[in-house]
Amino acid sequence: MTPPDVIRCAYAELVVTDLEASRWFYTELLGLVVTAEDEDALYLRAFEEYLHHSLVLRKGSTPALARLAYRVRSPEEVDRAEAYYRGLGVRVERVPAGTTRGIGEAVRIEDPLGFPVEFFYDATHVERFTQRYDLHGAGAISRLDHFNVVVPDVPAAQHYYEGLGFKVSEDIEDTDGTVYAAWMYRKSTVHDIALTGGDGPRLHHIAFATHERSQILHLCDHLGAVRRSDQIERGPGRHGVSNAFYLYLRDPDGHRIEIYTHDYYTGDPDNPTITWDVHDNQRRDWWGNPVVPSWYAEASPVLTLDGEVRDVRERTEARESDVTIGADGFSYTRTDEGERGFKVGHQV
Ligand SMILES: O=S(=O)(O)c1ccc(O)c(O)c1
Ligand SMILES: [Fe+2]
Repeated sequence: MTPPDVIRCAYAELVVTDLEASRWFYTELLGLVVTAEDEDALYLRAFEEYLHHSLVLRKGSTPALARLAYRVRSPEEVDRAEAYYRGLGVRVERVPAGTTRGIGEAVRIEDPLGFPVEFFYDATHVERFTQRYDLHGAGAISRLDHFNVVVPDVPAAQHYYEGLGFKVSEDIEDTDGTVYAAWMYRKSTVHDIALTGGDGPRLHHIAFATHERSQILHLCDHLGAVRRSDQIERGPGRHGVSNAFYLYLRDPDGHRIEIYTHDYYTGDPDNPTITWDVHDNQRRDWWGNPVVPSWYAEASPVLTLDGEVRDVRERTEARESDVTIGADGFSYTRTDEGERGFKVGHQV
C-alpha cells in the first residue's frame, strides 16, 4: 500500500480543564491569535499561519492529547490515507468537513503506536498576520514547528514513520545500539515528529517556532513580570540536537510547550543523519546544562478516538535519565580525556 503524502505537522488538539486559564497562557503570554471560539473550544494560530488553526484547546475533565494532525498534499491523499490505514488494520474513521471547525474532510486513526492522528487537506484560509507588527508582541510566535511523542520502542516507531516517508535528521544512541530518541521530518527542517523513549504512548510536547532568540527571552521576562516563572520548566538554552535555541513551558494543565528557533535546513535528498552518544553532555543542551528530571519523566496522556485515556506501555530498554545522570560515570564533554565525569553541579 502507498502511504499518504504528508506535507508537515499541522495542528494538535489538547484537552484542558480550565479554558480561561489556558486562554491566558496561549493568547496573553504566548500571543497566539484566536481564529474562532465556541462554548468549549478555542481555535488558535500563530502569526505566519493562514490555515484556520494549529492548536485547538478543548475543555474537558482530564488533561490529554486528543489529536495530532498532519496536512497531506491533496484531497486524493486523504483517500490514500484511508486506504493505507485500513490496509494496516488499525482503527480508521472518515469524518466530514467541519467535524473540527475550519478543517475539511479528514481521516482519523489510532496509529500503530497508539496515538490519535488525523490526516486532512482542505482547511479554511484566514488572514496571515506575518507583517501585522501592530499585533505581534515582543515574544511573537511564527508557526507550529513539531510534535514530540513518548514511545516505549524508538526503533519500532522510527520504522513506522519511515514507512510514511519521514527521514531521520538526528538521533541519540548508546554504544550497545540502544536508541533513546530520534527526530524525523517531512518538511525541510529538523523534525515534524520527535520520538522520545519512555512509557507511552504519551505526548511529550508541542513546539512553536519564533524567528529570534530575543522573542524567547522576552517570554521568560514576561513570565517573571507576572510572577509565573514556575511555568518555565527547562531553558532557555541552545540544543545540541537540532542546534535550536529553546525554552520549555508547562501550561496550566501541565502540557509541555516548547518555543524553538533556528534549527537548520534538511531538504536535500542526501541530508546526513547526525547520531549523538547518549553520554555526550552537550547533546540536549549545547552548553552542557543538565536536563531537569521532570523533562524526562512527565508527559500528557493520549485519548482513543472514543475520547478514553489510553493506557501506556512501559519502556523495557534503558532509560536515558538513568544512563546519563545515573552512576555510569561515562558522561563527557571532551571525548579525548580519560577521566569522564559529570559536569560540576550535576543535579539528582
Ligand atoms: O534536548 S534535545 O537537544 O535533544 C532537543 C532537540 C530538539 C527538540 O525539538 C527537542 O525538544 C529537544
Ligand atoms: Fe522539541
